[in-house]
Amino acid sequence: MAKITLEKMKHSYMPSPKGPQDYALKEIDVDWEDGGAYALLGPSGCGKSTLLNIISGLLVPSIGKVKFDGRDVTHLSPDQRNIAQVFQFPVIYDTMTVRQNLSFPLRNRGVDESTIATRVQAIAEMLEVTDMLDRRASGLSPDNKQKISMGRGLVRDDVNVVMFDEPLTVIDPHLKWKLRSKLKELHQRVKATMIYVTHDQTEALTFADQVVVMQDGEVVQIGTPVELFERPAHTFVGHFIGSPGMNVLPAELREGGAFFQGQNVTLEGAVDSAASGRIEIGIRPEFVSLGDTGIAAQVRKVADVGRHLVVEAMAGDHKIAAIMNGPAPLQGETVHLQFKPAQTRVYANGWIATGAAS
Ligand SMILES: Nc1ncnc2c1ncn2[C@@H]1O[C@H](COP(=O)(O)OP(=O)(O)OP(=O)(O)O)[C@@H](O)[C@H]1O
Repeated sequence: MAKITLEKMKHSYMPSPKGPQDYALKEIDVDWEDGGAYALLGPSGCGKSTLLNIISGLLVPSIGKVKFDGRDVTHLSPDQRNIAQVFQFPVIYDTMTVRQNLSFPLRNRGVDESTIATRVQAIAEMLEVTDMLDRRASGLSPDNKQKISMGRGLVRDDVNVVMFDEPLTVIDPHLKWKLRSKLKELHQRVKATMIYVTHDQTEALTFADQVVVMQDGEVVQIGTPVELFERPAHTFVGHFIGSPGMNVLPAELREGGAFFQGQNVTLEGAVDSAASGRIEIGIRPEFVSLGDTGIAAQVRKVADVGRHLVVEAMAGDHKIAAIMNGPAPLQGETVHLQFKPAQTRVYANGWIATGAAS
């Protein structure tokens, strides 16, 4: 396994790119530590596949370097990089048995038969497919075919990285959660460097120790699931992660404080003196509560989602979501919203601009 470094990397699909808008990947600098479980998360078109193809060697970046353990591999082919990939759709040989499919990547590298037998058995046990080993792959369900595809990606222990590209796309919704946690468990057992590409926050947050969030060709934050939830570095991360996402409200900076609709809002800490441009307050619905005083808002919707209520209220033209338990306010009722100060932050042009509470 290896540490993977993307150094000052940019990529454009255009022959002569002019400005940043012509780049599918704007300056990217990321270290993927040896043995880490990473998710690459972002909406469609943000550049995830481009990044993955650059790591795997299918694409050479316009600018910058890819390094495996410090060695420049930017111009090496996928074969020379020694990586494993699991794609959206199963890649297996229908005419072979499951055992032959799982053995294939090892046999191809000239591994001896007794090691093959041991590895295949171990992977089959981890994936709970031992009962299928001697069945022909053509007869398997799509879910099981994808499991075998994952097994083929994980069976070698000498690869630099295993990359998963939206691997649960074909999996039945009720089996998804099972495979998601299976993959996490597999990472803990095989300890390979893994990169899991997805646009689904639940998949990313379940699998990864570190989530790399991308937007519009840029990495906006790298952090643990808790860090991304608790302290989004950018309003995009706040929006994209969470259900519903973070409330982002227009604000004004005055007298060292932040004001929303003329009311002073207590923040987690001091606002950066350099903060300027578009000023917003970010507060997750989990940290908005009802009180006797606070921001007046009219309740528009109350949804009971089982574990809690999601209340949607309008403060003037601005929608504010609150997650709460307890008696539900009535639709149309005027309530007062309170923000938990330690979780209330200011963002300037999208980027966090308050110091963390000490
Ligand atoms: N072969 C290509 N030629 C030209 N432009 C491309 C090519 N592949 C991707 N792009 C563009 O590069 C940008 C990033 O696309 P990319 O496929 O990397 O995003 P993504 O996050 O993987 O999206 P998706 O989840 O939809 O695959 C998009 O604007 C896309 O239109």
